[in-house]
Amino acid sequence: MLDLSGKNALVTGIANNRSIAWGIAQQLHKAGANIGVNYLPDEKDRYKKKVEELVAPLNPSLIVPCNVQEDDQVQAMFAAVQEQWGRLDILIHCLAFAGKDELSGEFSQTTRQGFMTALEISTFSLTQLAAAAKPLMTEGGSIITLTYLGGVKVIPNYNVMGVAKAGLECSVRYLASEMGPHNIRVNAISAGPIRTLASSAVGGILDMIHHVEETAPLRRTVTQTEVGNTAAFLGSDLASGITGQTIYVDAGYEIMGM
Ligand SMILES: NC(=O)c1ccc[n+]([C@@H]2O[C@H](COP(=O)([O-])OP(=O)(O)OC[C@H]3O[C@@H](n4cnc5c(N)ncnc54)[C@H](O)[C@@H]3O)[C@@H](O)[C@H]2O)c1
Repeated sequence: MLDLSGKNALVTGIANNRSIAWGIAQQLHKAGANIGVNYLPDEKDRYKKKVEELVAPLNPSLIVPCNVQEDDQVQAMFAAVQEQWGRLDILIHCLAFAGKDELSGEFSQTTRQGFMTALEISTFSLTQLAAAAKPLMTEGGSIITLTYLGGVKVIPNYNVMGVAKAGLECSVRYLASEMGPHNIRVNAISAGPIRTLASSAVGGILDMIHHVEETAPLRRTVTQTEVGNTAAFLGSDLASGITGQTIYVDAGYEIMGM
């Protein structure tokens, strides 16, 4: 049986009730995990209140601000984990960013700054968070990130985010190799397209979703809950033999040639 009771899970990347991270947090909670979350701080703290209200039913024992572009905030988040929990079992990396200008038009027009920002937030942050999590995963652990098919195949307008996801999937393999001897597993879930704040920035996202609904073997796209169920499985001992993998949760779309 899938049982996460007694496990401490830090879920990053909840912005609102459409966030994939929200679907994941709910399923981890349902399986019995103790939940902590972050929110992205800004001057007006727009996300703080929204995230606090949203996650309240999960009784989170940790709600911390963390912008991954700020090293001190990352350190403070994991210091809070150490202080309050002593040990971390599951880390969910569910965040990404690229400027809207970079997510439509010609890939060759990607700017240096746009490229660096996308790769810093969407790719490097996994390594950054994994490094901070490693010493806290004293009884082994599971690190899970979110990727998309655009990192493997060309998807219109996904552009620099495709490069970021390719780097992310490769990072999963290197991190899995390094951390395996500590019984820390690192995997990616490649989710089908879902309407969220981040995906709405990708030009033509609705066409992409309709195409998947017409083409995927299951003739639909997936829900945040389905992604959350896979994350709960990967976070559990049922997945104890799986590491370094990219698991597709996409209604089967990835297998189709036409
Ligand atoms: N929605 C999809 O179709 C889809 C498909 C496959 C993979 N994904 C991936 O799922 C993950 C979650 O995205 P989502 O679609 O749920 O959208 P979302 O907008 O709900 O989540 C993105 C999160 O990234 C956070 N974030 C952005 N910049 C940050 C920073 N500097 N520091 C800390 N957090 C930051 C935002 O606050 C937000 O919570 C992303 O990695 C995305 O690429 C999404």
